[in-house]
Amino acid sequence: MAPAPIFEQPNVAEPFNTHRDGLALEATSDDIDQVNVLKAAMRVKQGTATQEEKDIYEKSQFDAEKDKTQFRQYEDACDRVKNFYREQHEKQTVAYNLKARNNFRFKTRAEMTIWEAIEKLNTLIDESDPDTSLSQIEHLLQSAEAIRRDGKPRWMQVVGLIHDLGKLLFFFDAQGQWDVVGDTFPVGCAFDEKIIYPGTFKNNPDSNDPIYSTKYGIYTPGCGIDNVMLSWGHDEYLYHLCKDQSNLPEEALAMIRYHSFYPWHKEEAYFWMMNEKDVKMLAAVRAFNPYDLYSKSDEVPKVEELRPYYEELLDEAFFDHENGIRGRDRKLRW
Ligand SMILES: O[C@H]1[C@H](O)[C@@H](O)[C@H](O)[C@@H](O)[C@H]1O
Ligand SMILES: [Fe+2]
Ligand SMILES: [Fe+2]
Repeated sequence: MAPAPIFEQPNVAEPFNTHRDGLALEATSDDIDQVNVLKAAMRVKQGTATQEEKDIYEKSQFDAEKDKTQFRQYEDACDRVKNFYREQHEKQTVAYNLKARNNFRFKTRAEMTIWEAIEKLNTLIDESDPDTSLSQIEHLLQSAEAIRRDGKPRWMQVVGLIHDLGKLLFFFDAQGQWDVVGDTFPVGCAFDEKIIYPGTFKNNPDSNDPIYSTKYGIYTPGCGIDNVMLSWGHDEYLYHLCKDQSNLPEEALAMIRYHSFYPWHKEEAYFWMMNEKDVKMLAAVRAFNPYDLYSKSDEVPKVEELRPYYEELLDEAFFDHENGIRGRDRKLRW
């Protein structure tokens, strides 16, 4: 029997490809290997691994491809980046996060289509990013184009196109860039040494809190990353918007929500939080990451030439079933 479609197919010429690559509905053997490695890593770090899982994990460490070192060189980064993280690491507290989430829920800041959002975002220069000299629109299109070039599914191309649109927060009610951009990390438990510039957390009031400063803090091991409060910013904001207003599948939502959570998806910190679902979501987030990072050096995309292609993808991803409005025309609530 054919697998069920990921989401209802809107009435457009070519439906979204339901094959999820690396995350297949009908998983390939590579997908299964990848998930097994991540599952083994989780169990090793949680101290519950069998001997077989320990062996799988060790082998994977040995096989791991060398990092592409020209990106994310924070030690050599300019003062702009260092100052950004010092401020962010001092100000992202549990109290602030509760307030930001509350504020988000009860407000619509603007009504805009995706393309209007892309154009509006373009004036932002991201203070946390040591790598890109491109504008935001160019970065979004570059990521999407790299995903498309590799023949990945249409919904993943959409993720490439929109994944940083949450940075629009900066133009609404952000307090600066520190609550919009940069890598994310959990609040409510101890800050891990694997976060970049870990020394800068010492002036965060939560570092002296008797509960928040403990390893597990307000969480329990295996609670699942969906139940953890990550520092507030563009990932979390856009995730909620897409969860409520798009037809994107679960893996797409995870890519959006966790793409900046490098301490987890790259450094393998906080594995104690993971549950079974997170193993699959981690595979998805890792499948997306190279397109976010390593496409930053590709050639500059021609925006107006590419627009018609992506508008068709948006028609599906944001098709408004209730009112029969094409995704490209839909005024989303931001
Ligand atoms: O500086 C970058 C940038 O802000 C990205 O949009 C974010 O996803 C990364 O995690 C961060 O390191
Ligand atoms: Fe981002
Ligand atoms: Fe990005």
